[in-house]
Amino acid sequence: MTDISSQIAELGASLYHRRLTHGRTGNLSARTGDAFLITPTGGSLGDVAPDRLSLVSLAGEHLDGPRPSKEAFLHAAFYRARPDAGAVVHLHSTHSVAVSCHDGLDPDDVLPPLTAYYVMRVGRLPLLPYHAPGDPALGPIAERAARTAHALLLANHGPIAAGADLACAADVVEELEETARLWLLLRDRPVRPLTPDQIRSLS
Ligand SMILES: O=C(CO)COP(=O)(O)O
Ligand SMILES: [Zn+2]
Repeated sequence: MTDISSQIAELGASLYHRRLTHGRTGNLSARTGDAFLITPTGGSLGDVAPDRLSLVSLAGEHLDGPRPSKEAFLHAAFYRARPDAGAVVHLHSTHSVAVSCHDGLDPDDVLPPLTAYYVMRVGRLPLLPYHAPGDPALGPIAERAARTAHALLLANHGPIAAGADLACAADVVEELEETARLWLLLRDRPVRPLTPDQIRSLS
């Protein structure tokens, strides 16, 4: 069993090497007591040093370590909105970002319930309006949305999701990425999503 800092570094490398985010995009955090450890700003998730993480309070205040991710305020919003959240993952996964750039999406729930695993892992997916990366104006909007959804899609940007721990939060974003890919593959064909009865039988 590795400590939480090593888990952040290992997950970052795994996501990066599987091309679920690229360059110096994305950020990961895990709750520790009444604060959270988060990847520093401007680094690659492929190269996170476990002893160089930033500590941030649930109010979004930088407590220790290097300058935190510019999205630390969004992670803080998730932890405040969801007491059950132990970790938050934000990525620039290609197919999810592609969907986030589409016009005419339903902002209450972006994707149809195509598969059982999408329903079980992601569920409802609200779309948040575009803000520049790091714009704190998105904080209150994300906090409100995160009270009723553990995954959000940031318009023209990418997904962010919470889970009980790092593996669960990553699972949500990975399932979302694969479903976004399916949805783009199916775009020109008639689609038969799961029925309300089929969805009810999963819960
Ligand atoms: O994905 C990112 C911004 O949205 C990456 O920013 P940071 O390097 O500050 O974490
Ligand atoms: Zn981002």
